[in-house]
Amino acid sequence: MTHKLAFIGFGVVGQGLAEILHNKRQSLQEREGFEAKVVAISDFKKGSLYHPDGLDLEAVLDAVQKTGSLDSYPKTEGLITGWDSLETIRQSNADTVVEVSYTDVKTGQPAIDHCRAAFQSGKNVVMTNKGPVALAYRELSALANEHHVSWGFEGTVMSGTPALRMPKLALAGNDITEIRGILNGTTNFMLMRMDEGESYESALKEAQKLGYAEADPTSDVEGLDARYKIVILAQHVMGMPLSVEEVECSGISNMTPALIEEARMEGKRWKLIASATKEGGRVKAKVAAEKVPLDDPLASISGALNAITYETDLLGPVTLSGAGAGKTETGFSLLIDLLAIAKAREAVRS
Ligand SMILES: NC(=O)C1=CN([C@@H]2O[C@H](COP(=O)(O)OP(=O)(O)OC[C@H]3O[C@@H](n4cnc5c(N)ncnc54)[C@H](OP(=O)(O)O)[C@@H]3O)[C@@H](O)[C@H]2O)C=CC1
Ligand SMILES: N[C@@H](CC=O)C(=O)O
Repeated sequence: MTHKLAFIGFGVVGQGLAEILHNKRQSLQEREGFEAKVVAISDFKKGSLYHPDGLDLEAVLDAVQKTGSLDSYPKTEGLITGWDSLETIRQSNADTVVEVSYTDVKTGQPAIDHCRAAFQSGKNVVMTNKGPVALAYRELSALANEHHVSWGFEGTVMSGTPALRMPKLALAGNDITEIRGILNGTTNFMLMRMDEGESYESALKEAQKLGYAEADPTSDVEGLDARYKIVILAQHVMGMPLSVEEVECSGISNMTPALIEEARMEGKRWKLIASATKEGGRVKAKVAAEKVPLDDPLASISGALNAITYETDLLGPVTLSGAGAGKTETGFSLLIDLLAIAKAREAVRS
């Protein structure tokens, strides 16, 4: 059975997934029995395409990577252009919406409305946009259930590293009492570069060039992105209500070479740490830069890598580390969600 996909947003991550689907088409079909067809793409500035029989992914990627726009995509019979995000979600024949537009750290919009429209039209959503999960988790989970569709968001925390699936599936049965980790790739990369002597500004520019940073990197450097992620973990992994406003938050925008040197003299390294701890039936959560001793496993997590430790009652501390950002790494997170949906659908059919 072929899975029909509609992309909302076609930046770094959207193109990352499109490249994986194109480059691994045969092996996904042979090894996983998974076949996907991209029927629609709707992007703010790059334009939009819809063909009910599917788009030619090679031509799509060629157009966008050579010209920065979808306008030069061949105008084949039946092709519709110009649909905005909501028209694409409601009117296309996609089974699943791939929501990879900007994360808005104030309102979560328009992505929350994208999810509502998709679920109400009977479409699954897979997304890396953190806004809807951090701000509307309960409402959207209930709406997806009501419409018997799936909602995947593995890539909202630690890109393709299974920071959500691993505790939900492999640690099921444990009480997770504390979560602590490095959850933002951009700032971890910047702190590494600053430790090597680079300036704050040039380290940020490099992280942006590598596709790690948010469209507005204030979210990364002020800790807002990590704050969204710890809220997602508290709600989805710990099963505890936690709002963004309840998380005390600061970032690395005041980091200076003098502070970096001070940590070095103490045998420590700065890391932006996010944590959530269960205390008396509630969760206390925080995001802040900390000086971590060099013998702490988190001190050796470098570049855009992330790491997370789950304190469990049955197994003790369990630590997972891996990519926290990046085009292919985050594109892969969407693939895991799509494969899970495909497998669940197969299970229902058989
Ligand atoms: N990059 C990474 O490593 C990771 C990113 N994420 C999340 O994934 C999402 C995508 O990230 P990334 O690809 O890097 O971001 P980009 O900024 O590269 O891409 C986002 C794309 O979405 C488009 N867009 C924004 N709003 C709309 C809208 N309302 N309708 C249609 N298109 C829209 C933008 O259009 P245009 O620019 O043309 O205006 C842009 O092309 C973000 O929410 C981010 O937080 C999560 C994990 C890791
Ligand atoms: N900007 C984010 C991207 C992934 O969520 C980060 O740097 O971690």
